Amino acid sequence: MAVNKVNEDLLRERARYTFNIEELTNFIDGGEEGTRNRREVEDMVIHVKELHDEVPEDYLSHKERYENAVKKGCILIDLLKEHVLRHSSFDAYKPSNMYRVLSMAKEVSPVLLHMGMFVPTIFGQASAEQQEEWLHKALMLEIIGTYAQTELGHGTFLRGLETTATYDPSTEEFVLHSPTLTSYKWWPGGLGQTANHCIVVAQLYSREKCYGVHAFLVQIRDSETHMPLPGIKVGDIGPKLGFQTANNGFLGFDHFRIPRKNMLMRNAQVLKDGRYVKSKSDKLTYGTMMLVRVMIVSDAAYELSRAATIAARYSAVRRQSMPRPGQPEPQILDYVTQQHKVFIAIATSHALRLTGGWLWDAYSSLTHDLDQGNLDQLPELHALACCLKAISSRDSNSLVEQCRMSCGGHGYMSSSNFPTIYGATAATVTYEGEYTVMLLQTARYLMKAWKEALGGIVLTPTVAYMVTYNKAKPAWVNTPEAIIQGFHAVAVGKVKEAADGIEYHQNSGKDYEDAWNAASVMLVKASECYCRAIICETFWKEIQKHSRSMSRNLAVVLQQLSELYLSYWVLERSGDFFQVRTVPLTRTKFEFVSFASPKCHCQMCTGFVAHITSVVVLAVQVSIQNLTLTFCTRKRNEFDIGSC
Ligand SMILES: CCCCC/C=C\C/C=C\C/C=C\CCCCC(=O)SCCNC(=O)CCNC(=O)[C@H](O)C(C)(C)COP(=O)(O)OP(=O)(O)OC[C@H]1O[C@@H](n2cnc3c(N)ncnc32)[C@H](O)[C@@H]1OP(=O)(O)O
Ligand SMILES: Cc1cc2nc3c(=O)[nH]c(=O)nc-3n(C[C@H](O)[C@H](O)[C@H](O)COP(=O)(O)OP(=O)(O)OC[C@H]3O[C@@H](n4cnc5c(N)ncnc54)[C@H](O)[C@@H]3O)c2cc1C
Repeated sequence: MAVNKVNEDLLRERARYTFNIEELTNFIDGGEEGTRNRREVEDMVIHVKELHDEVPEDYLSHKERYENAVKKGCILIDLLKEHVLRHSSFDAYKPSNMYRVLSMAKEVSPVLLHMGMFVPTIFGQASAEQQEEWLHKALMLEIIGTYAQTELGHGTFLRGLETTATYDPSTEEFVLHSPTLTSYKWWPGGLGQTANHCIVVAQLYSREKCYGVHAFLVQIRDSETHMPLPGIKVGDIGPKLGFQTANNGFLGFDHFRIPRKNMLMRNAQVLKDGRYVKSKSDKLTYGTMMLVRVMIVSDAAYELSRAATIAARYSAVRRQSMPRPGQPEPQILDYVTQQHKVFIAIATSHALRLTGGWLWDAYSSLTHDLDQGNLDQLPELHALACCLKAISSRDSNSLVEQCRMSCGGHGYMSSSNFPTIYGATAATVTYEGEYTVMLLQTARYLMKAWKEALGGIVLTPTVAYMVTYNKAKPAWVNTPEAIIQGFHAVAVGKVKEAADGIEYHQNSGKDYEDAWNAASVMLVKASECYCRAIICETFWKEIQKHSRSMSRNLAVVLQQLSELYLSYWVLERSGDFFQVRTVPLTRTKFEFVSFASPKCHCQMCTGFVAHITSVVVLAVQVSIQNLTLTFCTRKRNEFDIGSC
């Protein structure tokens, strides 16, 4: 049988790298132990023949595809359980660990929601006694759960959920009911045929009073027969854009009774006589969503890294066209346009991975604070989790599509794996908080921060520059730090523009809600810019931090990737950079001018495309006096740049 020979072009490209591959691998895995763990699991997986499809899953029926995914899910979960039990350091919920193992089966696992939301909700919202009863069963998959929050009529607006949980003190039970068609739970992964339990988010009623949405652990199928219990209507919601084996389902209750003790009572409680004990914050019910949003940042990076790897390899082996008659067809990797498509995907996968790790650390510190009853960091972390989840999933999904397109027709084949990766990342832009809604949540936080900044109040870390920016005029020199300061200036400008927009509409007679809505496009933009500034700054600082302990050759390459990322986004947002101007005064007042404004004296380099291999450090030089923004470029090596 012909031995698979590695493509010569690929071998030649691999022979050209200037840094230690194992060192980079360890860096990506979070250290040598991370690489060892990953390889151990991958070695286990790669040798399990049941995980390899004889027939492309696209040619299977929906039933066969689902059964195939269940079989693989069981195998992978056993590996995960064994590995978690054997390696305490392999923390299943650290970014990408759990998701990475489950995604080795290519098709989305019907137990993803069990691992991704059902178990974490028990961790985060069940009392100690309840964890005693359910956690081990869930971790060992003796019960299989999902997270049933979204309804046909409401996904974003949680306070509008219609499913009710009414306390009956005479029997010490909650009666779950779906009063309308729109109250049917719709979307929960695994609900179609897989889960026998679920976390149900419902409006809690006790003594005729509604206390808002709370979480309940509900058995919906018989543990022996797996048939729906009486009073339960459940099934599959049908075909989707992707995620075909996630087994998303619907669920309706007809006056279905559960014991009082099945209300998750870590935060709020209902006593036997029906008295309600309030939690420190009713937003703690939303805790699982924050965890998954934090995980999505790293998992979006992971999916993008897969797509970027496929595109980079294909670009090395694909030869096409003949720019010079009689010469061999060049590798498409040599086309600048190809590099412009692929290299930003590589840089972004690193940017999002490092930002995801930074966010995970912030989340871990918050959960420790919450255990101590300290909720101070909750608002900022919610704002961070919202915008980073939105931007990371959107960037990942659009760059996955860009990688697919960079592979021409072969990128359109299922065997390229792009369709599966695209389907998974497209879902993340919507689930766990829809893109726009998440950015508007962050905008709520930014509007408050702006008001405090104007009052000179010291702000939380990620918005502190809004005050310091007003005090110390930045000495902007020709460095990546200057670009990061530029992103801060753009973010402050957009926040101010949105705040002024709300004020303008209020002054013209609108109430706050209508003024907010009228300014909401600017509010979304302000959140995007705030988030971009965080990713740029975190990527750059993480690379600087890690560079000190890595070999120089690797540090140089990672530094170039971070500079590429910064310069790419300055070019993508050059209009915003030109709009920022500062006027010299005791308190620098950011005046955001429109392009049309005669006051703006921009000398703009237009239409210039950076040659991606040569990392162009593009710096913003602002001369405060005459408000001239001059973009100057400094080539890092001999490659030409387009033309200005
Ligand atoms: C690339 C592949 C990766 C895949 C794998 C990734 C991860 C692996 C794991 C598993 C998961 C796998 C698959 C996941 C499947 C998806 C599952 C789901 O989709 S579950 C359902 C998700 N649903 C949502 O996210 C709903 C979104 N809506 C909301 O969160 C809320 O309705 C709201 C938009 C935030 C508005 O809520 P509300 O109306 O109550 O609040 P406001 O009035 O706007 O604000 C009040 C106040 O509360 C603060 N706040 C709101 N939410 C939170 C929170 N979560 N935490 C903390 N604080 C919160 C808000 O800031 C306001 O504060 P203030 O301004 O001070 O008043
Ligand atoms: C693949 C997949 C898996 C899922 N898995 C689960 C699961 O396991 N469990 C679960 O509970 N849910 C799950 N969901 C549901 C998901 O959480 C919701 O789809 C998501 O929260 C969006 O809610 P929605 O569908 O009601 O959209 P809507 O909120 O109706 O959004 C529709 C449009 O309205 C806009 N909009 C809504 N509110 C506002 C506002 N206040 N201001 C401005 N614009 C607004 C949105 O921006 C969007 O453009 C899943 C969804 C998908 C796609």
